[in-house]
Amino acid sequence: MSILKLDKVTKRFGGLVAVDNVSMEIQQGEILGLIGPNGAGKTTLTNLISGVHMVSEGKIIFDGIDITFLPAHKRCNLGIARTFQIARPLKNLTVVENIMVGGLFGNGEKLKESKKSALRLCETIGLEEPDQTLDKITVLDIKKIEIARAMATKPKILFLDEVMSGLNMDETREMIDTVRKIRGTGVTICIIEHVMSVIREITERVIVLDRGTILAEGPYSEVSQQHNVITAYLGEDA
Ligand SMILES: Nc1ncnc2c1ncn2[C@@H]1O[C@H](COP(=O)(O)OP(=O)(O)OP(=O)(O)O)[C@@H](O)[C@H]1O
Repeated sequence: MSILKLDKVTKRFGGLVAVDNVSMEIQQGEILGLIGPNGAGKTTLTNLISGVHMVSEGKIIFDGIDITFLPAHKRCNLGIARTFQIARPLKNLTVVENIMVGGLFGNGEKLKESKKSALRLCETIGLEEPDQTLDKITVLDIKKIEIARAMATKPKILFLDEVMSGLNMDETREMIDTVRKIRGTGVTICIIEHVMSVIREITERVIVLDRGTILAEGPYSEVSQQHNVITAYLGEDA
């Protein structure tokens, strides 16, 4: 069953077509990889789905509801959450307070309730010092906070935009486990990632974007062998 459906979605920025007539579906409960070379339109697509940008053309259906013209906060209320490529944690707040922001503003929770669920998320996501301030925090923990804040809005679908970048091998392993744990709670996941070993390991299916259009779709093991995909990544001489 599909939880999200894009029907002929196009986004233009002036003369530039960042997303060009894209139709795709995300299935309930899957981990989908959204991959493609720099500038392919992956983040723009996420922005269109989460309501950061409005489509120029086309339709977006989430959980049976037409969300094409809904503002971002309403999409969040319906169960769409995302992380941002550049995490911007609130430096003056503690770990748990940063996460509470998601519950308070994204899910309409009261203070006590939001603290309780934020602490629970710290446990699930592996943030061991919830009362820590952010001055000595690691890159991994900043990324985990970003994910936990998105999770605090109680999403049905979570978009992860390059959460593995800047992590070493051990941290990447830990992050893969975290993503699996989140999926284990019933959340559908769409992961944008340049680290192909992660995509190979974690996804059931990938969609390859190139210059705003879908180039290929299927299991990573198959798609990564396709000539047009290799060419898109490596150029005509590949
Ligand atoms: N707000 C904007 N205004 C104008 N052009 C934009 C805007 N956002 C994205 N673009 C352009 O749209 C195209 C797609 O960009 P996008 O960031 O979606 O690609 P991407 O696949 O996420 O790339 P990367 O992997 O480098 O993050 C690029 O040419 C980019 O310059």
